[in-house]
Amino acid sequence: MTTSAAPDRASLRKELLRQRREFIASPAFADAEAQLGRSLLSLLAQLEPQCLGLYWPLEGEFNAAALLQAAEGLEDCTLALPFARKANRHMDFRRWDGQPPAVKDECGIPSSEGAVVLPDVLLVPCVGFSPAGYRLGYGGGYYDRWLAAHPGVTTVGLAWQLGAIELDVQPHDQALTVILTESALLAP
Ligand SMILES: Nc1nc2c(c(=O)[nH]1)N(C=O)[C@@H](CNc1ccc(C(=O)N[C@@H](CCC(=O)O)C(=O)O)cc1)CN2
Ligand SMILES: Nc1ncnc2c1ncn2[C@@H]1O[C@H](COP(=O)(O)OP(=O)(O)OP(=O)(O)O)[C@@H](O)[C@H]1O
Repeated sequence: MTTSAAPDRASLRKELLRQRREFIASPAFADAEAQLGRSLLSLLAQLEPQCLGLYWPLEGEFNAAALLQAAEGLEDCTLALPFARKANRHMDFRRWDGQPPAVKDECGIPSSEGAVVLPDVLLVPCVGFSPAGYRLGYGGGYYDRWLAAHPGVTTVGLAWQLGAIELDVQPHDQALTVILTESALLAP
């Protein structure tokens, strides 16, 4: 038998999504959610974003939208949601007024009808992450493309600790500035 190579990204993603579904149904989840929420608010108080890009959560992702709709101290901060287009896997960010989204993007994810804006801080949902600050997402490459086109934006990966993995870095992968989980702050 040959020594096993690192599992490919599709298998890793599938396994981590399975573990995430289990985790969100477990008794430990409510505490993890509250803990990650506190850490995120405290980090944002330091970063003082002018325009914060977030995301409408898919199953098992941290619900930053609910947290930030209700947060104090962000009155002067513009919020923005991604709008993804399948052609060229293009994504931009649209100003969001915090109201329930009335539109969906081409991936079927709730978004906003607001004007396109450029976030200075971006919350990035992670299926997995590596200690070096690299991310495994849903596999569309949307965030990698956006980050390659917008260097200099501060990126905060949001993940559950179960997503900690080793990742073989690929040329298109963009390292995140910080990764937050329910029990760790990673700033590689
Ligand atoms: N909440 C949230 N919004 C986000 C992302 C995310 O990870 N989380 N994205 C992060 O990139 C972008 C959307 N990325 C996506 C990437 C792949 C699929 C996907 O594979 N969907 C179907 C297959 C569809 C197809 O192949 O045409 C699937 O899940 O089976 C969906 C969204 C932008 N918005
Ligand atoms: N800057 C880029 N330009 C062109 N193609 C890219 C770029 N970044 C990523 N890709 C391509 O997108 C595909 C998906 O990449 P990857 O598996 O890293 O996605 P992901 O980060 O998990 O996805 P997502 O950001 O949508 O959650 C790969 O085939 C990759 O080659």
